[in-house]
Amino acid sequence: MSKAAFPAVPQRLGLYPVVDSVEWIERLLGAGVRTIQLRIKDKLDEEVEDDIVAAIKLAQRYEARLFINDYWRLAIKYRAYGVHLGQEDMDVANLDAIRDAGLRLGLSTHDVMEMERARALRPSYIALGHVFPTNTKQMPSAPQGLAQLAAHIKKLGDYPTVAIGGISIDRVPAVLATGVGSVAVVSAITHAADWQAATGQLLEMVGAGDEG
Ligand SMILES: Cc1ncc(COP(=O)(O)OP(=O)(O)O)c(N)n1
Ligand SMILES: Cc1ncsc1CCOP(=O)(O)O
Ligand SMILES: [Mg+2]
Repeated sequence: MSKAAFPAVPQRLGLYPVVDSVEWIERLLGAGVRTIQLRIKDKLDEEVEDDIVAAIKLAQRYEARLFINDYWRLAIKYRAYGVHLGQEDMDVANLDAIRDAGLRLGLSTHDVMEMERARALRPSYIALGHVFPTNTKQMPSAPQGLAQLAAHIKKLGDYPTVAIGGISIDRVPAVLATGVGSVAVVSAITHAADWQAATGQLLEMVGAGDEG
């Protein structure tokens, strides 16, 4: 018998900021964001534990969907809404433990092969990237571009999807036109001259995600 799928998320997760501190989580939840990721890189579990606990508490207070990037054990321990994992993480993380704990799972993909590999695991959402060149993360592959993003979305039907990578405010309308359910951004918010204005504009364009 096949394993149960990971718990469902709303088909449209809406604006999805990816940030590296509890301060950003607090600011953005206060600004109306309802899907968010804590992405702290290359630290030991004990170095990030307090931040993860604080972020989860904030998300609970705001009834928001908080995904923890990478630190899946801590996400399980403190009952985060979900975990986001990359292709390499998939091979080493205990996906059964994540599913058995009832956490949602998002997976990164960069091409058709990775998308099909991810889909076979029946995660809660599939992230597709990087769509455009990005300065935030060094990427080993080329940007997928809008045409490929649109083709992936079409293939995935009504599966919850997230687009990420180089998405500036001016590119959002074209990204949304592909039918993607969520737009993940880092620098469009954290490097904006006025993050509140940028967040407000992005929420207006993308929405905060469906309820449920
Ligand atoms: C929504 C979303 N999509 C993709 C990524 C990238 O995750 P990953 O491949 O694990 O790389 P790192 O973020 O860990 O460097 C993401 N974080 N969020
Ligand atoms: C974490 C990550 N994974 C793929 S692209 C990316 C960074 C996206 O950042 P930005 O929105 O600043 O391009
Ligand atoms: Mg990761």
